[in-house]
Amino acid sequence: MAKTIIDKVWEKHTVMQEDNKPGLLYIDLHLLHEVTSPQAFAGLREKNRPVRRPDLCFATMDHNIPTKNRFVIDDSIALKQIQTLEQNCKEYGIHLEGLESEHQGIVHVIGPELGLTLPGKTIVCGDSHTSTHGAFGALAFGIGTSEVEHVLATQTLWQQKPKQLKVNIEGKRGFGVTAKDIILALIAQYGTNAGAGHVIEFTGETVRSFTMEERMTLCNMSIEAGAKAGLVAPDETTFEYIKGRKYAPQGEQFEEKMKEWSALCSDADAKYDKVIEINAAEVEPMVTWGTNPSMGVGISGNVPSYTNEQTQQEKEALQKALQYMGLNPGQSLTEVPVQHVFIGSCTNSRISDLRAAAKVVKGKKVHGAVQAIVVPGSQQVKVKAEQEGLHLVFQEAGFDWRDSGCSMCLGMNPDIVPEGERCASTSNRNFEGRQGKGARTHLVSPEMAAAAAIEGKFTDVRKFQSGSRDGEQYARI
Ligand SMILES: CC(C)[C@H](C(=O)O)[C@@H](O)C(=O)O
Ligand code: SF4
Repeated sequence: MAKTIIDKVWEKHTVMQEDNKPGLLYIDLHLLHEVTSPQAFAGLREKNRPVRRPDLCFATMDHNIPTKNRFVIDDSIALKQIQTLEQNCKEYGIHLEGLESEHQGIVHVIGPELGLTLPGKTIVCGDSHTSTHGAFGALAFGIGTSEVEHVLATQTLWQQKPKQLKVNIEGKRGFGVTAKDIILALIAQYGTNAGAGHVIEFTGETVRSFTMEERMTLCNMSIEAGAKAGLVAPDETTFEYIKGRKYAPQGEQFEEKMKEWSALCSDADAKYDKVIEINAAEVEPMVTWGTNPSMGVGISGNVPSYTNEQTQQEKEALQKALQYMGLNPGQSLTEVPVQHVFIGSCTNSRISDLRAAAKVVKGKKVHGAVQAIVVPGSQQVKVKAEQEGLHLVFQEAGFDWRDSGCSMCLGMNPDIVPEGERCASTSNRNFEGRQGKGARTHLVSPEMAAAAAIEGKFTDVRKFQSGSRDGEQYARI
C-alpha cells in the first residue's frame, strides 16, 4: 500500500501495536526545557527510576530567562525552575545548554541549529511548538509533563496514530510575502481547528522553494492550525542545511544517511484523510486583529464588521475579541498605532528573519512612541548577526538588542507588554494575556514588525522597498 512520510516514520518507530489501541513509539530525541520538566524529574525520583537514555535527551533554558542581564533572575519561580533544571541534568547525566553556553537558545531554534534535528527522527519535547522540527521531515510533537516522565523513563511513548492532512501550497508568492504570512493566511481561512487530530504534511512547489528557516516557520505554526505536528519531506535544501552541523552525522556517515533520508517522502498515490490547497500568489502580508491566530487579515484589509450572516455566537465572539483588542469593527489596520515591537520567538528569530527585518530598518529610525526589541533565537544567531553588523542596524534605528530566549512571546520573563498596550509581534500566539495581562498582540512577519516599528503603526511593508524592489524575495537574502 502507498505510504505517506508520516506512515513511514511511524512504522519505523513502532515498538508495539495492538489493533485499535495506541501504539508504543520509540523516541529518538527528547528535548527539555525548564518549565515542563521539573515535575517529570520529580516523578522519576519518587519512583526511584533512572533516565533510560540520557544520551538521547538534550536540555536548554529559554522560557523564563531574562534577555537583558541574563544572570540576574529576580523572579523566584523562574530562578527555581532554572536551578532545578541544572540539578536534574547534572544528576541524570543530561546535556544542558545553560545560560553561560554559547549554544543556549530557544529549544526549537537550537535543535536544528546544532544538527540534532534530523529527517525521519521522532522528536518530542514538553512544548507545543516542537512541531517546528517537522521542517526536516521529522515527526516532532509536543507532549505533556506526565509524558515527559514516561519518555525519560522508557524512551518510548504511547500514541494513537493521528490522521493525516496534506496542505499543498502552490503558486509564486508575492513580493514581501513570507512563510509567516502564508501560514497565517491558512489559519485565517481554515481556522484554528483545521488540523485537529491530524499531522500536516506541507507539500507543493512553494514549500519546496522555501529555505529551511521558512519551513521551520511554517511547521512551527501548524500547531496554531490545531494540528498535532507539521512536516515537510526532506530534500536537497534539507541536506544542505544539516551538513556539517555539530551533532549531525559527518563524512561518510552523512552520505549514508542522506541516501536513507532521500527515501523519506510520500508515495505518489498515498492517501490523506484531508487535503487543503493554498495558492501562495493570493496571500499578502498579514496582521492579526483578534485574540487567536485565525483572527487575521491581509494588510490592505480591515478589521471585520458585524454581518447578517453571523450567528449570535459569532457576533459575541467578535465583540469580545474587539473589545479586548481595543479595535472597532471595519477599522483599517493601517490606522492602528503600536507601542511595542517584538522581533523574536521560535517562529521568527533565526538569522534570515533578522536579516529581513534589518533590511527594512536600515537607515531609518524607530518611531518615537514605540519601544522595539530584537531577541535572537539563540546565542549563535546573535553572534552571527553581530558578525554581519545587523545589531548595529537595529541599534542605530533605536531597537534594543538582546540575548536569546522566549522573551516577549509569553509573559513568563521580564519582557512584558503593559496592560492595554499594543505589540506588533513576530511570535505565534495572540491569546488574551499572552504577552502580559491586558496586552494586545498582533502577529506579523519580521518585515512587517520592522515596518510597524518605523511608522509607529501597521503598514504595508511592500511600500518600504519600492525603490529597490526587483521582483526577488528581498526578505530572504
Ligand atoms: C511553556 C510551554 C509549555 C508552552 C508550550 O507548550 O507551547 C510555551 O512554549 C508556549 O509557547 O505557550
Ligand atoms: S518562543 Fe514562544 S512559542 Fe516558542 S517555545 Fe518559547 S514561549 Fe513557546
